[in-house]
Amino acid sequence: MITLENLSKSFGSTLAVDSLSFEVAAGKVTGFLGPNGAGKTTSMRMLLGLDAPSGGRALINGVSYGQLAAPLRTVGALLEPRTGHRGQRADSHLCGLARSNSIPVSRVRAVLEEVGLAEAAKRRIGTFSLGMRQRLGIAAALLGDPEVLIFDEPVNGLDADGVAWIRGLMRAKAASGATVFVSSHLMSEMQSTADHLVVIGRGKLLADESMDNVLAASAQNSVIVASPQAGELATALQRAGYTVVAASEGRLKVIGASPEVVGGIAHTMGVRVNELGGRQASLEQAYTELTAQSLDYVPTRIGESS
Ligand SMILES: Nc1ncnc2c1ncn2[C@@H]1O[C@H](COP(=O)(O)OP(=O)(O)OP(=O)(O)O)[C@@H](O)[C@H]1O
Repeated sequence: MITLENLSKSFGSTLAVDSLSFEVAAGKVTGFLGPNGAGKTTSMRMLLGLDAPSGGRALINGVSYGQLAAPLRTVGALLEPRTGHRGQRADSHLCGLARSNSIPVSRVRAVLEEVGLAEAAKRRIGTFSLGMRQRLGIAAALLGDPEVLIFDEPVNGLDADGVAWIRGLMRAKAASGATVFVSSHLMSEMQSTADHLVVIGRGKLLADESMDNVLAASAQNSVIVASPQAGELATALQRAGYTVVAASEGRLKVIGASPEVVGGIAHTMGVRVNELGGRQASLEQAYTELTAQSLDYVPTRIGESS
């Protein structure tokens, strides 16, 4: 489990992370979303002991990274695609990491196979493609068979196969009980990967909700309804406060409503309904609404109200 307690970070006069508090539960993939400069990488770096908090605490299984007895056995992270020296062979790089973290060297072969790099084990890292380097970074993260995984933009620059592979890996790790915390700007990918979302903007928490709740809260959810008395129904729906627009083939699109509400109003009026169906907003739409106030990020200056 990951816990942030009033976590803050300032760089000079820039408040990058502003009193963030949330928990990331085990057994789920939790997506970490926010516009550029929102503070995602900085938060992850503090979790991994790479940046010191200006205030608050970042904990993994209840302790700070520095207090973990065997860090790689508890948490595996992918923060940058670069890993190891260009002239080093992939297996030597991982063997070095294993030895310095008291991890059996037999794990090297296992993780190279798990990430699909077994045949490239003896190749120099400098000859790897971006996708292979990303897989090697993930192999390093998996080396200690950790129960917590932290991935910052793991699908950046990957082709469709690589993206699908990382999605499958994260889903499988969460299904086997791991805590998986992943940032991404690719909303459609996140929608098919994450169970839960933490959304931040300008260093502050905007949402900490299940994927289902985030999607259900979108004002872009709508209902398509067909009725021989469409005009009458539209007037009643507008009176009830809904926006009604014309959809294809004489249907109505009722924005922000549920099928139950539209069906209920039609029933009360005694209006016949031939078709009634909900259209769920995409994560892209829900996310855009959530972060509308946080775009065009201008760092908060300490002492200013945001
Ligand atoms: N080492 C640093 N020195 C000064 N400012 C920094 C440093 N690291 C981050 N920042 C600033 O802190 C803010 C948050 O940056 P961060 O990289 O954490 O955001 P992010 O959400 O990961 O953004 P992106 O989606 O673009 O990767 C930005 O204003 C950034 O410029």
